[in-house]
Amino acid sequence: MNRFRPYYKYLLTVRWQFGMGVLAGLVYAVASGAGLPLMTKVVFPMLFPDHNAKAQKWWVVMIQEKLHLMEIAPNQLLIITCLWIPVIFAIRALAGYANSILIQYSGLRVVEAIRTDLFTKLQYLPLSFFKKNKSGDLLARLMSDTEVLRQVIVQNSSDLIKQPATLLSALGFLGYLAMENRSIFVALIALVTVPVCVMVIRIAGKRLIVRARSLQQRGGDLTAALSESLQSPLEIRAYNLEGRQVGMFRGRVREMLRLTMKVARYRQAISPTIEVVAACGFAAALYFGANNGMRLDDFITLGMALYMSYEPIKKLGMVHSQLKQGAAAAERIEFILHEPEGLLDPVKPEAYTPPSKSIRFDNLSFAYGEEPVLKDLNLEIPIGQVVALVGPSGAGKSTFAHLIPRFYDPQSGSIRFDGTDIRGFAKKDLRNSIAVVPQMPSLFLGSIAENIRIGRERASDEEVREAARRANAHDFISSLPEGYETQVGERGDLLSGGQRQRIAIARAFLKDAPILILDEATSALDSESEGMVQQALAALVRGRTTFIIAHRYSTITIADRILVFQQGRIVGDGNHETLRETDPIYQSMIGSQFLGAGV
Ligand SMILES: Nc1ncnc2c1ncn2[C@@H]1O[C@H](COP(=O)(O)OP(=O)(O)OP(=O)(O)O)[C@@H](O)[C@H]1O
Repeated sequence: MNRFRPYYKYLLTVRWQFGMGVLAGLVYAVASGAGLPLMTKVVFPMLFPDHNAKAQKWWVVMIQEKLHLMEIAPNQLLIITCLWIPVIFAIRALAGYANSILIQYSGLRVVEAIRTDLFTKLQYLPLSFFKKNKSGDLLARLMSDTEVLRQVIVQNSSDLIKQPATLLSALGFLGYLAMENRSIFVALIALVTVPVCVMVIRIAGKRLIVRARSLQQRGGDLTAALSESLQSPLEIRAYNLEGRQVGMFRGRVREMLRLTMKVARYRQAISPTIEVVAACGFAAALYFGANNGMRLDDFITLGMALYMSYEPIKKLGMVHSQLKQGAAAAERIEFILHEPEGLLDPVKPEAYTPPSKSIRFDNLSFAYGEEPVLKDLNLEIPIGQVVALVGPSGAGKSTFAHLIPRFYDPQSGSIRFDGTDIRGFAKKDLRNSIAVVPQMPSLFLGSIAENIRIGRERASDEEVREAARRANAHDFISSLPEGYETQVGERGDLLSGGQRQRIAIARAFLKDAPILILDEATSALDSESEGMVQQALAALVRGRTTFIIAHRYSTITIADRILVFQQGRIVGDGNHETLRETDPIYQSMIGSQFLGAGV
């Protein structure tokens, strides 16, 4: 249980329900572990009194005398005595029900809180985390592993409190019986089997966690494979990969089945093993009890109390095995929960105002791993300048642009807005003043209007339309049957690349941020769409400090300044005309594939 200690804090929000659930479990336990055996001890001798006066229990005689004094007729006594049975069972049933429901509710609230924490954590983790980890694997951790936790809680909620408490109360009752009847020896014989049972549980549990870990891991791989398949339908068809994908999937499913059966074999072995061990203990108790002249009614009571101890041990064995599986899921969840956040905000952020003079890059170096990607860059960009970043693939253009909104922090050097290091500002303030139009803009589930409104949540319908107009998107949106209310698919696949880009540009118009980062699409758009995008971009950059990762010649023409990147360094800096005249690298670049065939 210590394994789950970090999660106890989640119980605080449901402490009342949990507390009541525990209480109900205790009532159930006392009713089962002591109430039922006590029932056989009290009810049976009353119903079937021993006519041999000597053998009559002293308290049966006493109760009978008292009832006689109270003038209760024998058939009334019979009714009262018989009622004991349904009353005890009713108390037990009600308490058991309340316990299961309340503990299950508390457990589910805990899983809900863990899921939300996980999701929240994922929203704040740095971009590098998502580059390092496959989205399918993260999805599996978020959904499947929390689902395993949920199932563990649902399936065990009714046993988690009730069974240990029943065991304790039955053991307590056994102790009392042993003392009263001096049959301690008989009870002890039966109880030696308890440690054997516990041993069985522990051994099975240890083997189980190893298998459960691999099972969960393979489950993650399976989800990753699934999401990969769903994300790449085009490549799968284009390269005839259908058979390969199906084969891979079949292999993974088979492996899951193999591991699931391994887990099941260990888990299902626990209960029968405990039953056999318990039966041996019971038989031994029977043998010694009979040999020592134990009476039938005493033995029934003892038998009932023994049964009430073995039953919880058996159930606890199952609970233990499930908790092991839960622990394996918890490990995978903690991989995300314990990931350091990185890119923290300063304790006392500087008051933010967008830069009014310049953005300066001082001795800036950056590496994702060992290999430096940007090397000691020094430059100053006056506010309002439109800067195109050009250079071969992998030269470091995107990385450079991504340092400005602090998607990453440099290892050395700094970026300064009017002299202030941007790490001194709160990330939220900084990012509020930067609009980013990525190469492949993501559209969120929802309508086109909602997707544009991401730029500014409170924008009116008219402002959304105006932004779309400026982005050259209004006409195509209006021509759709449902216009701005058209629902876009998960990745916006219902829209063409150029249309998606224009929606992203409309978002940026709406955001109206003074700094702009544009990553131009490398893929070719049809010429009409391309013209529209170019026009929209030209309008968008006006009056904003802009960094465009440019892949097209036409884009360079709207830039005031061009930075030529090569292997993490800036090897050319100037306007188009000057560079074309003086910079051989730039000259070879505009003649080559990098900027398309627009020269
Ligand atoms: N998340 C990452 N982890 C490790 N290395 C990375 C990561 N992102 C980029 N790189 C590496 O950093 C270098 C620069 O990449 P970057 O994306 O900045 O280049 P780029 O000039 O924008 O290229 P492109 O025009 O193809 O987008 C490349 O060698 C790339 O492999």
